[in-house]
Amino acid sequence: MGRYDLALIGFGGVNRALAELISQSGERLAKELGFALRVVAITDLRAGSLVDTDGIDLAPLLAAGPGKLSFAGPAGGSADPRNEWVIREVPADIVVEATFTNPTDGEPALSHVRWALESGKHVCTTNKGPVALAGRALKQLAAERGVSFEFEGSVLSGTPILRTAERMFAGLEITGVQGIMNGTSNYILGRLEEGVGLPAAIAEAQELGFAEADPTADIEGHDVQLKVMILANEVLGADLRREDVFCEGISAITPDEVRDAASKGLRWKLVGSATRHEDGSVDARVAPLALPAQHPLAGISGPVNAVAFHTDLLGTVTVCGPGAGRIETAYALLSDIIAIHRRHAADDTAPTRPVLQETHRV
Ligand SMILES: NC(=O)C1=CN([C@@H]2O[C@H](COP(=O)(O)OP(=O)(O)OC[C@H]3O[C@@H](n4cnc5c(N)ncnc54)[C@H](O)[C@@H]3O)[C@@H](O)[C@H]2O)C=CC1
Ligand SMILES: N[C@@H](CC=O)C(=O)O
Repeated sequence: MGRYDLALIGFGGVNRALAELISQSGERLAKELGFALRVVAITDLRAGSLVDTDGIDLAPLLAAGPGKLSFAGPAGGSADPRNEWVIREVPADIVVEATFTNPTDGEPALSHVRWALESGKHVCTTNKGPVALAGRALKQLAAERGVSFEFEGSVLSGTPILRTAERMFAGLEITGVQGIMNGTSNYILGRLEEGVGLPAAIAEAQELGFAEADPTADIEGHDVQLKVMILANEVLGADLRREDVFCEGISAITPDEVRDAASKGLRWKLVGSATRHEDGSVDARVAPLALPAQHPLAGISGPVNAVAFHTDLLGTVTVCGPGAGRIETAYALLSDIIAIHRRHAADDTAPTRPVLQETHRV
């Protein structure tokens, strides 16, 4: 049985949930998937870095509360997040990037991904910044280095929307996408309908692990803007920049408007869409819409998201599922690792190593 050694960059909700999955279900997964997973490095802005090429014992780290973790003490640990050194030098097979999404320039996650690919390591990420703002260049770099760059969790969390479109829609012409792509704003709109105030609804979404570190990106639509760019670029063959995508969030909608609309059978939703025209150009936008109850997106509630694909042969096909959540998004990373395994397992140059191979502390 082979094994993949992982370097986790960022140790917040999502990467901790992945570590929990490996720690609690690693043996079952290994039996089912045919490969083992081991974490050999973790870096985090607040906790510092920790490296053990024999495999980090995850249980004690997970027992410490998220805000209480420090890697300054243990052997192989340091108070600084030595991201570049860890990514380039620690002998990991896969770098798992789950730091904050930066909608402006994608940094520092963009550099994290680049360093990993340049070092010949596979990357999987839930971070929307690098994918939306530099996805094409990063895929090119990955191809040049013979490694994979996977990012299923960047749109609709663990719901496999990108792979569904790539693998199941072959032969269809997709002319547009429209959807609810932000769990936090959808959750908040539902709570406003129920009479909860905006600050309290935001705090709930943060507590539940749906919101961005800075929830402005959720409320003002920037998160959906990045997701629309990713979908348009991946599915419609576009090459959109952020300024190409009109963006308005939900901050101007008052609780009274939400409740008033509900009393008339309308539901406010933050909708992202992209349409391809006959000349090949793609228009994309993000804006709140008051949808009538019979609209397919009107019934999508809470952190659930949905994307409708408009196709030539099937008409509209809608994919619906969790759009946010720590565990759900960790599953997206697992699905990326499985995709890496399936793509490279038959390849002799693939870095998956026999479980018993000796490794050395760096
Ligand atoms: N939580 C969710 O439901 C989903 C999250 N995502 C994306 O996944 C990523 C991670 O999300 P969460 O874990 O929920 O966020 P989080 O805010 O809980 O965790 C991010 C972690 O990254 C660390 N970090 C930030 N900058 C860093 C740096 N320069 N070097 C090292 N560590 C750094 C922070 O200290 C924090 O522990 C984000 O980009 C988010 O947009 C994507 C889909 C769903
Ligand atoms: N904050 C985002 C997380 C997933 O991308 C959301 O709420 O959808």
